[in-house]
Amino acid sequence: MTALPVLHRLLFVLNPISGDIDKSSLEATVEAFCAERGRRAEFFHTSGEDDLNKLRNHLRQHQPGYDAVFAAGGDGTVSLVASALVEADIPLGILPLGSGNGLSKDLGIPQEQEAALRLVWEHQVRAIDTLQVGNTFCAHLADLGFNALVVERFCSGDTRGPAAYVRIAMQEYLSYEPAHYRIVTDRETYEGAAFMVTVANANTFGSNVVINPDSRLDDGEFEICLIEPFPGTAALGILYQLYTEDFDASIYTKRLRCRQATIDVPGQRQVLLQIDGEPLEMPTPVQVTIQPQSLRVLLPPLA
Ligand SMILES: Nc1ncnc2c1ncn2[C@@H]1O[C@H](COP(=O)(O)OP(=O)(O)OP(=O)(O)O)[C@@H](O)[C@H]1O
Repeated sequence: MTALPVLHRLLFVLNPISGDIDKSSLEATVEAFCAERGRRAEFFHTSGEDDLNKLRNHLRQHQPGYDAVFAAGGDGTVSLVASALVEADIPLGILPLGSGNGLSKDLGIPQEQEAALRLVWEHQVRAIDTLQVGNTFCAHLADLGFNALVVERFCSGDTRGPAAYVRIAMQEYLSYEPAHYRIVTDRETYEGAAFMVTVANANTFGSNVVINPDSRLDDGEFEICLIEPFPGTAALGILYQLYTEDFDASIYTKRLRCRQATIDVPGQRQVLLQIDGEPLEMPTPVQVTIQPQSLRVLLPPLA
């Protein structure tokens, strides 16, 4: 960890819809908070359309640049901002204002707004790994298989929150057929059916479910966590655990630790993934690589 010079000029990237949270007074609150401490706050509002290119252009046009950029939203917003900052080499701050806020929880960032804002002037900086999944940046988690389908259904529906995930998972499970995967890493090969395949740079999944307890965000490695097919009698318990609590004890999980991997789904030219909570289709095989310590993040200071 290294100390950071004072952050004077800050950009806040606001997602107006994340977490179904009313943000009508957020801008004024942040502006006043920063002004009281001699910081200058500027704002960029996401639109849901081509935000990555718009943010990249904004960062290019505002030179000399920002001392830090805060993502004010959920995991999708954090991933968007992180993707732009990796190239610009600017530290990332997070105001967790989404439904899941997985990466901010893994990083120990306060979930309460005022405490998270304190990172503007009291912080330390840690460089964390990021992932490249196919042609897409990933800060936290990606997966193929069952959960990618659930995320896709969740994003196209109009109900949010953990209860909606559990409901969609139960509905989709009844007709779900696990796919066959061939996964070649720099250390081993796995071939077989899997219910889902999670590419994890971190520990938790969704809202607090520890899927990958041994990983660290700066160890230069990632894990592929497989849930192998399980009998119908175990389904209710497994799905409930997966979307609500600690999943690690399951006898149906397997982990491959690696630096790079190729994930193939033989017989399929395209595969559905979710990357940091956003569903998308990608050609197979999918290459996954780690970019060691490629993103600087603002964290609470050491006690
Ligand atoms: N102005 C906007 N109008 C509609 N959609 C938007 C807008 N800005 C961003 N989005 C969409 O918001 C989504 C990202 O939301 P985000 O992940 O930050 O919040 P969340 O889904 O509520 O939380 P979490 O991912 O933590 O569960 C993206 O799909 C993005 O396209």
